[in-house]
Amino acid sequence: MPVPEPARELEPVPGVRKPDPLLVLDDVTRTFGGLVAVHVEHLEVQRGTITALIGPNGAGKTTLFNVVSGFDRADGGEWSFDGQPLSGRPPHRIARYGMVRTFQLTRTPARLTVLENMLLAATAQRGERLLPALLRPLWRGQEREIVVRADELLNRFRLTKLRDEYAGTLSGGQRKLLELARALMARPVMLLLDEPMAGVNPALTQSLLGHITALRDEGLTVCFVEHDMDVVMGISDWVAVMAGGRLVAEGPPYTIGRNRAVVDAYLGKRHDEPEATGEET
Ligand SMILES: Nc1ncnc2c1ncn2[C@@H]1O[C@H](COP(=O)(O)OP(=O)(O)OP(=O)(O)O)[C@@H](O)[C@H]1O
Repeated sequence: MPVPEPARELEPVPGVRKPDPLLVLDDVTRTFGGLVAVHVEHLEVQRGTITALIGPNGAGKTTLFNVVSGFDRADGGEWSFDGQPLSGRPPHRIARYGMVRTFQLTRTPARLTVLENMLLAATAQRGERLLPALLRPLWRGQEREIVVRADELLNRFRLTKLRDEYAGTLSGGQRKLLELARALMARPVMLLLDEPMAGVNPALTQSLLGHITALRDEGLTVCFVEHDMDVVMGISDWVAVMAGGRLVAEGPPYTIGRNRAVVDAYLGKRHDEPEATGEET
């Protein structure tokens, strides 16, 4: 896959300024008791790219997603989306600005059908309560548009035949597809995907990868957390690396594996060696 031009020209150092950043983080901090789970001094996500967020277990990746998407509070710092300050806003407001996230463990209620899950996503992203929205007649006005949108997405993700099945009967991979389809109900500008391929069989992983790159090609910005380096190398335009809550490296995928800070983050830094600088060796 071609690396977008800007990625080739950027210096691969943590916090590097991007030519057209969509999401910008400054000093974003989250602590739990005495533990600094996240302290990202500066991070920009370039519009229209797929950015992988990688790092060892406990690096703070999910916590960062939680904070930025409004599902958890920050202890400090600011972040903006397309120039709009988002700090302190609730998830449905953030979704309305165009940034939608998915979760490591899918949040598809098992006792709702696939279609109902889609409708629920639309209402949740608008900040509405579920029951009144679902019980209202669906054949009028806005609701009808939502059903049309849901059916288009189910078709795109090859889930149409499961439309009226309970979500609880879906395989893990099908639930991941449904989660992605649900995230798209709000016509987002940016997706934050937390381990979208985890626990998915190889065939469905390929399908998910195809969907994610297609979304990027249509103009969406995607940031995803992933542990599988083949996946990261295969679809990312840019890779950001966290360790101990901090951003320790970023760069195009082909430079990341050779980056000293990344190797230290994954293998554990030897104390007899000088501090990693984030520069390539
Ligand atoms: N609600 C919480 N209460 C206390 N500590 C937490 C909480 N959530 C996360 N942490 C801690 O914050 C740190 C970062 O966790 P986080 O889940 O963000 O890491 P991660 O990089 O997503 O890890 P993984 O790759 O294993 O999902 C860890 O030390 C974790 O134990």
